[in-house]
Amino acid sequence: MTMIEANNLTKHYGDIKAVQGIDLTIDAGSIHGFVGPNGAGKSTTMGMLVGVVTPTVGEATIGGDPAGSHAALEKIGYAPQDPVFYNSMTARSYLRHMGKMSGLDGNLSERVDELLEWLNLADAADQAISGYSGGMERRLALAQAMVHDPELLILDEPTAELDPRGRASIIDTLQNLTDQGKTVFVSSHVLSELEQFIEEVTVINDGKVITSGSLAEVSAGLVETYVVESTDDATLQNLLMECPFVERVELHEDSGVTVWIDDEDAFSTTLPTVLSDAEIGLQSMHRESGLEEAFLEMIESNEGV
Ligand SMILES: Nc1ncnc2c1ncn2[C@@H]1O[C@H](COP(=O)(O)OP(=O)(O)OP(=O)(O)O)[C@@H](O)[C@H]1O
Repeated sequence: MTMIEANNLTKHYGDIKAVQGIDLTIDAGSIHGFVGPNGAGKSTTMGMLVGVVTPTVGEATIGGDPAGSHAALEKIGYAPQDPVFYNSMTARSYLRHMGKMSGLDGNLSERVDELLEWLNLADAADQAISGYSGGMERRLALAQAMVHDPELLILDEPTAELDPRGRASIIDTLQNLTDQGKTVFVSSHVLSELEQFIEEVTVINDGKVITSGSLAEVSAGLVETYVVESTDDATLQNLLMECPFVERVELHEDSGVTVWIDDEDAFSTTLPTVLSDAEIGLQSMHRESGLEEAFLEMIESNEGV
């Protein structure tokens, strides 16, 4: 079943072409990353899916219902990039309020307790939100999005501006959501933050989709580099050049080789065999540039397309 379907979604603000004809098909139960640099059009696209931004052209459906309709809204939990809270409220009273607005009453207290516990806010549940750190606010935004137990979570940069600990905590929560069978559409301008738990990714820039597919498909064409030092670098260079996933190998003047690869899994499973078959000893190995750098290069090479 398709959870999000967008056809030619377009939004112009005067002369600014924020989103320029985006198509999306996102299956129910999938975890889909929406990645692009600042100003790429991620928030505007999400706003159109949630129904808070009216498209200039194009349309979207959520679980078959038109974006913005009551039926679509019931399916969505949305955490915007800059959530606005009633700062004098406590997290508990805020979540109860949001739950009531979503039409919950019966076991609302239980639901709120469950969310506070799950998002690690139970100890601060009765403190005013005004005293919350950025990480706590992000977790509260997630709790608010989940209060009515929606099928689909649309999360706009949930890890932005957090320190590594705050980011790890949110990523842990998102990983947890994937186990609950929710559909998650989550944006970030940093691919590496999402790569640990997303299955599919759409990359956008300048309001247009650059590429979309499984994480493996999208990253398959991206080239990473490793530096390997061995007991016989010259022989290793020749052997690696024979491997289909190796684009280039450069022998260093002092010691070691730099290897350009387009399939990290194939490289890490093949290298030990190459070394042992040729009786070459591995002295050291490190990744010199990874997916993130390759991803940025891909975006730059598509700039202005
Ligand atoms: N209400 C608005 N009025 C005018 N221009 C807007 C408005 N909202 C967004 N834009 C412009 O549309 C473009 C896309 O913005 P958007 O916020 O969707 O990008 P983004 O990918 O979410 O960026 P970021 O990662 O910085 O949040 C930008 O050039 C932005 O300045």
